[in-house]
Amino acid sequence: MLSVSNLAIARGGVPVLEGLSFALNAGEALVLRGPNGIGKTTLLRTLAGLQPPLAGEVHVGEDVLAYAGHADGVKPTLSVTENLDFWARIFGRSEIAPAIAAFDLEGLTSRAAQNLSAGQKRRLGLARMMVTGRPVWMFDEPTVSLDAASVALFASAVRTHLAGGGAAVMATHIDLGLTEARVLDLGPYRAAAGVGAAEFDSDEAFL
Ligand SMILES: Nc1ncnc2c1ncn2[C@@H]1O[C@H](COP(=O)(O)OP(=O)(O)OP(=O)(O)O)[C@@H](O)[C@H]1O
Repeated sequence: MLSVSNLAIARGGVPVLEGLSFALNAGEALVLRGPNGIGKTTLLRTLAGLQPPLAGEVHVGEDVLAYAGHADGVKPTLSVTENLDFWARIFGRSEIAPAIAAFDLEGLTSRAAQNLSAGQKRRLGLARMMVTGRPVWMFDEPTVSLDAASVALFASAVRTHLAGGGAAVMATHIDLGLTEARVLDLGPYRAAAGVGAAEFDSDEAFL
């Protein structure tokens, strides 16, 4: 579903990771690990096509990925239902009920996103992935603001997605309880300092 070969990536013109190769098949989850600043977000942005690699290749089909970055990507004045409707329609779909149920949003459907708590808003942001219909979900620190019960909801949604033939890539510092996930420690791929490429700083707030 997704593979990278001998990938090198830079942020702000500075190489951060190099020599990365991995493949992700249907039903698999990959957890990206590494200390702050090592390049997890940069790797996800590169996989999502928001910035080009310095070297190497990303192989992924069209309309395969859905990316949830640091921002929740919700429209503050729209309700929970309206936000999910909006995202479903962006991806040419209409079904939102399973996402509402999976992220325990039933009691909040008519509330404006701006009036949700931080954790509720994060649950809505994560629920967006379910309405995309895309097979590969990518998350950057998905559990920020989530309590233990909500982390479990998230892990369960990912597990169901994997069981249905989907795949997931996640940058996270916490243990999600997804024992089936492979862990990719980015430490050994830290780039030697060098002359980098130009900066491509796309706006990731949208996703
Ligand atoms: N816009 C930018 N311009 C220059 N350098 C940047 C920019 N954004 C990030 N960096 C640097 O690129 C490196 C990789 O950052 P990145 O956000 O990918 O790391 P990360 O592993 O996701 O970190 P964290 O765990 O803190 O989220 C860091 O050293 C960071 O300071």
